Amino acid sequence: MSEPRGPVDSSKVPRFAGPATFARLPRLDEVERCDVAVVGVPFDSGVSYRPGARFGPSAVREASRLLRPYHPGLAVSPFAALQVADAGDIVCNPFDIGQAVEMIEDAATSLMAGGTRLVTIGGDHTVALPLLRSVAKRHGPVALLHFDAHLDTWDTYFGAEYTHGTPFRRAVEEGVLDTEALSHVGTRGPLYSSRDLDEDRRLGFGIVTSADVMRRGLDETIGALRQRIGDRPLYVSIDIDVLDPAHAPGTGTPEAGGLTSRELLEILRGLAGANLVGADVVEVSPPYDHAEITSVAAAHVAYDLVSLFAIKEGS
Ligand SMILES: N=C(N)NCCCC(=O)O
Ligand SMILES: [Zn+2]
Ligand SMILES: [Zn+2]
Repeated sequence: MSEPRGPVDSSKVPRFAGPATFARLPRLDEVERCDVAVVGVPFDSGVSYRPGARFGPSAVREASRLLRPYHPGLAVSPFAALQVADAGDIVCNPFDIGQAVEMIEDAATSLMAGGTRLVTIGGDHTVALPLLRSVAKRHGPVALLHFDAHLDTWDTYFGAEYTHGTPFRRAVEEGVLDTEALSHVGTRGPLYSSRDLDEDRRLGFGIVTSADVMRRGLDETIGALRQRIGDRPLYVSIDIDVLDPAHAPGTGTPEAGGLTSRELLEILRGLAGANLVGADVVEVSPPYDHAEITSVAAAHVAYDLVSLFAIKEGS
């Protein structure tokens, strides 16, 4: 098999030159095979508060220009271990949420047809539902690690079923999740009522709050999460608002008291060797960002997700 085609060499071509692909990787149409595709979903018609996540994919690509090819924390060169490419953006209808959800599912399913894994950059959290559907078509119901300030298991908003606050309720109803292995991490902030928690528990979720992470520490947190996941096929969905607004101001529904980017990255590194089958990073809203704080964090999170695939499949 041919050697993977890696990113543009930033010691030869300045990293600020040329159009942005994720981590300066080749585009999908420039490679013969693709193990992991980074794909954008510029969709934010499902938000309940601040918009702008439709600009997330391009901002994360811009913020990813400084990523380098070796990951010392995981001791892996992800772009040498696997062929990673930028698959561009999935085209989806900004005026019809139901149709957008179908378009995302179809596009993700065809990208994954040859065994390519996806790391998706959103877009608001609505996009997780069609992505989970396409992953479940291939792997059956998957374990879920959901990093978020919010539960996102609400039933409807204004009667709408597909919104950024409801994807995981729909996913459980549709049977695309393995209800023995569902965890929210980083949960915090006011709820509508205590019933939100009762209903979430009834759906099968366990909750590790933001305060739990701080009180228990990272090793205990990682150990408990890994025990729940076991060797099941795992999908990781990361709403960037899991980070404290100090670490991710550029998002639609910020909540005080969140994780630091260091904590999030360390928890992700603790997943090395898990049976990862798909992942997303969502809710980056560049119009509310400052100095690329949020998109830099999201770029590093996406890089860690690609690196987890490299550890699992690249050796
Ligand atoms: N950011 C996401 N995904 N969901 C937040 C929904 C919270 C709300 O509007 O009540
Ligand atoms: Zn959220
Ligand atoms: Zn969310």
